[in-house]
Amino acid sequence: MTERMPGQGLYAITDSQLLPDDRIVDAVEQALAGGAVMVQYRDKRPDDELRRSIAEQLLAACQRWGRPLIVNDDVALARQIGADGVHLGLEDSTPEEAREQLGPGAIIGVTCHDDLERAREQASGSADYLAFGRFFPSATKGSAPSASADVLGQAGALGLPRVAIGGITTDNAPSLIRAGADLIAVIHGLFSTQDIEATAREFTQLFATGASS
Ligand SMILES: Cc1ncc(COP(=O)(O)OP(=O)(O)O)c(N)n1
Ligand SMILES: Cc1ncsc1CCOP(=O)(O)O
Ligand SMILES: [Mg+2]
Repeated sequence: MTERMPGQGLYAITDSQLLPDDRIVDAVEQALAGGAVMVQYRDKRPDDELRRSIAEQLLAACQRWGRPLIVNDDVALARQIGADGVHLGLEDSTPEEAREQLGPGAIIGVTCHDDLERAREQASGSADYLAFGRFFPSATKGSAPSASADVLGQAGALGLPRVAIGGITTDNAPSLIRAGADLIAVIHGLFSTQDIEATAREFTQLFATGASS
């Protein structure tokens, strides 16, 4: 396993429709080269063997860059490959089950949408980061409940890293960073761009400049 949770930066999330299997590792390498601090393997397809093979390749890429690989939804896959952690939504395993399976060193992220009460409960449980959103219309998951940027500031008192997700681009990310997001989680706004490395670098620089523009 790589080190624990990064403090701030770009959280790159893969998408099997956007990134064909023969391009996904290269695309993630580009994101890492541009400064992505954490990667999530998100793949809803039912082929366990294929998903395991891709996840192993992504883990190797993340290890080359010393960055954590998080597996979406699938605690068993995270455990099988020795990933750094798992991301869980309301319909997935509980963070407590994941902690039991993955151990004390694993990074466990939870979806909170716009729900500060859920965030408070999760912060006193097994979560290592709290994810809020979607903040903008999302090409990947338009059906995700929407959230207002205020929730990021309100969640600051909970003491865990706050992840913002949903329709984020280099243009709209600064408002979320100013509102308190520690990590910006992006699919389309990163992996559908012509130059993934340059886009990742732009996201990364927003943190260095305090998103002042
Ligand atoms: C960083 C991050 N935040 C939120 C999600 C969404 O998780 P979930 O609500 O379980 O939805 P799916 O991604 O499983 O469709 C996420 N994956 N990552
Ligand atoms: C998985 C998920 N959960 C809330 S929005 C979203 C999709 C994020 O993808 P994009 O960055 O393309 O909007
Ligand atoms: Mg999920």
